[in-house]
Amino acid sequence: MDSDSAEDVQAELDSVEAELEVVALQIAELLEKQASLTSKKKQLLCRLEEPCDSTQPSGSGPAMTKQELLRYENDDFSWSTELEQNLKDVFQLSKFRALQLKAINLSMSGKDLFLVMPTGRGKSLCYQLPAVCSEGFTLVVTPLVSLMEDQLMYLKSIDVEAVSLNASSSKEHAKMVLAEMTDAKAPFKLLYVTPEKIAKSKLLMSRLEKAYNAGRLSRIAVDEVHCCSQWGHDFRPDYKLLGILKRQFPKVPLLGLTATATSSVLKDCQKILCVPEPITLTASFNRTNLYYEVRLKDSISDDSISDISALIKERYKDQSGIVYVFSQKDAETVSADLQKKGVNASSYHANMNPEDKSQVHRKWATNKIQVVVATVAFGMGIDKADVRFVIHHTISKSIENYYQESGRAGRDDKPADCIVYFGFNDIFRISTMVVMENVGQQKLLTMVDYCQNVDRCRRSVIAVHFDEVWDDEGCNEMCDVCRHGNDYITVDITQHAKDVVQIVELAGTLDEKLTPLKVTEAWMGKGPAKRRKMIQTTTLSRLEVEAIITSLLLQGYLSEDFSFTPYTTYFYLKLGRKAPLLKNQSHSITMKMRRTGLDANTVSTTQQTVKVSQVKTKEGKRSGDNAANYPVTKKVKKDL
Ligand SMILES: Nc1ncnc2c1ncn2[C@H]1C[C@H](O)[C@@H](COP(=O)(O)OP(=O)(O)OP(=O)(O)O)O1
Ligand SMILES: [Mg+2]
Ligand SMILES: [Zn+2]
Repeated sequence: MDSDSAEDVQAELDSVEAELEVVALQIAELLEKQASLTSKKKQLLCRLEEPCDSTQPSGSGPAMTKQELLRYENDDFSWSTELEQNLKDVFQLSKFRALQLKAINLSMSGKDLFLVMPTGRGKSLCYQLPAVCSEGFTLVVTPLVSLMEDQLMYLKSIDVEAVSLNASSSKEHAKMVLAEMTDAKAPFKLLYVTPEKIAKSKLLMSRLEKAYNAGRLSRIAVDEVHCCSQWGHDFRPDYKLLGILKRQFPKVPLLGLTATATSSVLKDCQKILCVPEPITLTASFNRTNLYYEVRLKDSISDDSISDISALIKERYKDQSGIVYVFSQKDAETVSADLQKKGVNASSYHANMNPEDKSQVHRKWATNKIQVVVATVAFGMGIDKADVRFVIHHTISKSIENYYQESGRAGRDDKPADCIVYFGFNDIFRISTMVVMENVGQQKLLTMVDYCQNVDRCRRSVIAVHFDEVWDDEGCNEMCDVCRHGNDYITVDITQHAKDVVQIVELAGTLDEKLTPLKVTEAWMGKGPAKRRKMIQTTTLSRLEVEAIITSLLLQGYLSEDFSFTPYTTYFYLKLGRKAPLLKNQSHSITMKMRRTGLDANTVSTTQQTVKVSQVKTKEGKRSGDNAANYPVTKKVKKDL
């Protein structure tokens, strides 16, 4: 073989190898798709078998047929009259909400139960009412002392005796509680403890043992049960040790409660808590009274504060709400900025002293402050019924978090709004924060996907995370996509993707790392002249550029590349696992964008595929407001 032909063969070999690599990626992509379709098929089959009453139990319960479970919705149990009476007389409620009666009957029948119910729907009643109607007392494990205090205050106001044991209990108080646990005449019906107490106090465990033997431990409730699992979003190491309860007191029914657990998190909780065969009741996640909306935050001239203050002063005049922010510093600055614009706001974050925190909480609860500008520290246990808006100044770190935080709106079942401001730079601010968390990046991208999305009902994006099959008609135009957004086009961004990937690739060969901001600027032609000559720059607007880069990150053509120093974490972009697919001539990438504002001649159907560059040419140069062709509307009707 002469040297020329050896070179040819080598070149052909390289090309075949490159092609093989592409094929391998395509196979991986198809397998991924197959897995997702199989899972969807399974869900749909389940739905056919059990006509989708979303209040049907799901998960790994003992074999109990639908018929058997229906029985627990009845009111002909030996305790039914007493339940009904106490619901009205003690709790002053006229009727049960969905799933409450079923959960209570199951628990009263001695069944172990996981109850997944959206935040604010009334999970507490499902152990408080049985506690009042049972002999002895119910042990309630709660993650936060503040939650405990709120419940004790509430129970006191309705004359239900309850006590607590936590790190700040006095010695005398603890002694009294421990003594009363085995006293048949003891008045209390509920004993609240922190998981730390169960894990660390031998004395408490031995008193519980005595109470159990005396038949006084009637029920165990583990509130916020998802804290058991490190796959959940609020993992607490001490929850891992709660398996001791079911091992020591196997005959006592356990009730685990949570607003946000996926089925895999629940399986994990079941193992950790040593509950052999719990029944899982899942209420629909769908809060029909909440309107979901995403607004864009401009990364150059962020006017979200003006937008938020206008909303609060006009649409939400005299109404109560929360503005969630990213950091303690943001809580203070955003709160000060809103105050300057005449909004009655106060900040709230973990670093404030306890008196200040409870003062802000109290003033807000009594409507002396209209808005709390808070970090996620303003969280569990916030139970104000008439919150009319929850605005996120920065995206949450996951859909679960967003669902829980926004879910503090509209607990009185009246309409309320959940608005999130989505900014390109915020993605990376949060990314560097969650980098050390288990699947932190993956979860963040689910939130980004929620915001970037323009073609699916926002509820359907949330539904995926709660393993629900979603029918868009269930939204009733209570999200911005369903209300304004079905006028979208599918845009071919293949060439753009190639250009961006080339920029990142070039940086790699020059041993240079580019932040998302640098990639954006380079593509827009703002980098050094030398680089400009080597790459294809774009005339797209900044918002379009950011949307495309975000989409490439979500789709796996780009990925994150972290760099750690002792002081900070940097986020750079590198090529994603799908980048090699772009070498394949026939490979194309699309994304959905709004059609609003586009030249009507450019596209004739909502599903038609159009090249962004074509759209751009037709439209000519656009000025400041580019929202028209951007995936998320900023100019939303103010008349909601
Ligand atoms: N049947 C009912 N009818 C009317 N209001 C009810 C009923 N049951 C509960 N509530 C009210 C009482 C509370 O103010 C509110 C929220 O209840 P709560 O038990 O704190 O919610 P939760 O525990 O499900 O939410 P979270 O997940 O935030 O802890 O609902
Ligand atoms: Mg609760
Ligand atoms: Zn919708």
